[in-house]
Amino acid sequence: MTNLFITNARVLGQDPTSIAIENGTITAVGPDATAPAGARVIDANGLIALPGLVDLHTHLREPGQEDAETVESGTRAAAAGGYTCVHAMANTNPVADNASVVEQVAHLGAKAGWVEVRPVGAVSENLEGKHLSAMGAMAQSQAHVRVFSDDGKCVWDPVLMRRALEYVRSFDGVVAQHAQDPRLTDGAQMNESPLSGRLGLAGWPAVAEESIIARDLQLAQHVGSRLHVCHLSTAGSVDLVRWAKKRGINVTAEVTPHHLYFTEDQATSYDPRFKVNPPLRRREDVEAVREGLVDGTIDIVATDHAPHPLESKDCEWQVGAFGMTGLETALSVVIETMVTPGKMCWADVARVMSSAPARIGRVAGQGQPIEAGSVANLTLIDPETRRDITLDNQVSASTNTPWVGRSLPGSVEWTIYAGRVTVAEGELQQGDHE
Ligand SMILES: NC(=O)N[C@@H](CC(=O)O)C(=O)O
Ligand SMILES: [Zn+2]
Ligand SMILES: [Zn+2]
Repeated sequence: MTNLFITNARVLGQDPTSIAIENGTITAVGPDATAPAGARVIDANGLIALPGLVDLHTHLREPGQEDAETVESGTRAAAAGGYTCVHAMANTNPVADNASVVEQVAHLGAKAGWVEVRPVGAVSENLEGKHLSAMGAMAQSQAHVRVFSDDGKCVWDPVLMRRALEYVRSFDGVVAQHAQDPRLTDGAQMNESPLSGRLGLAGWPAVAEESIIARDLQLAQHVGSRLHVCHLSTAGSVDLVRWAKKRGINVTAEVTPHHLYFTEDQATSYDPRFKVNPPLRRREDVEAVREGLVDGTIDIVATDHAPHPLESKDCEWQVGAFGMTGLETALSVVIETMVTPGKMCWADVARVMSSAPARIGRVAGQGQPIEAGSVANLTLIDPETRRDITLDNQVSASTNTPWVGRSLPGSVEWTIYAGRVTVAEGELQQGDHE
């Protein structure tokens, strides 16, 4: 591995400085730092340095749906988006509900070498919501699973949810809940509102999300466990989590870039690219999740990168699949919605997209501060450049991005994963990281 010397980098937006990296570790940060022996020099003039981004919620689709994404293609997209670690959701085929599947996913991630892949383990066998999965075996496996989720499906049975919460305590794990009451959302197609009535699409009421979150908060308090709320999307959900944190309940929450940006109005196009679970909500909800992210009620931004093959999206709204890709645009959306309007600074971005997700997932060596002694996981971004999102500049194997045809601020110029350059001057470095 080549030593690196980064000059003129604005660490978290501060004054330009130098960063020395030796054998994959940051050894010095400051204007007086000197180049390590044989170092490749990276001139970061005009670039902001952030810790490598960490996604707590990525669908990599392997095993089973390799036409939509593979561990290789999804992690390549992650590196392009400035990530150095992703958590791979368990709703694969076969489901990641046992040690051998999570070890396989972790192995594929290590082989690809683009980012650290942390597999998420299913809560229930085959995501059926009936029997607990082999949680302990996954936690103790080589994949060191700490995040458990039936994402895509809600752990609806309160007894099963209670048992899962109790179980993860013994290995400091967390249950990440996809909060969706299945009965209240039977056949649902978009947010329930006057608009869903007008469009003739079956409504998905906010209460379907909020009632599950309320129950889970009470359960987490009752058993004293760690709960994480996936892709929270309504003002009421923000209120519930705010209330729970005040009471000292051990809860964390995430919001997606798309819920920070889009409203339900996108459904008027009937373009299934905007069909997602949970659905895009009202303007008031978008305002509330932004506010929740600013005041710390919402801990992190997670992509919920959900690639789907063309045939699942190139169709009528009613039959289209739920989900949108997000790894390549997440940081830009956070800049657009939070940094540019002055609601967040770069240190906040580092917190919600790197250090906090690493802490929730209990990932050592990720999300560390940019200082001597930390693992060299970094992303260098040009905050000014705007880029046009088009169908042919997608790195993911799928193209179901809602940002196509739009322009977003910020470009990832360099990504450095454990001291290896995965993106250089905006280009993916095929092979260099191996
Ligand atoms: N978000 C989505 O709309 N879809 C996800 C599942 C999920 O995150 O619930 C998927 O796996 O496609
Ligand atoms: Zn989900
Ligand atoms: Zn998901």
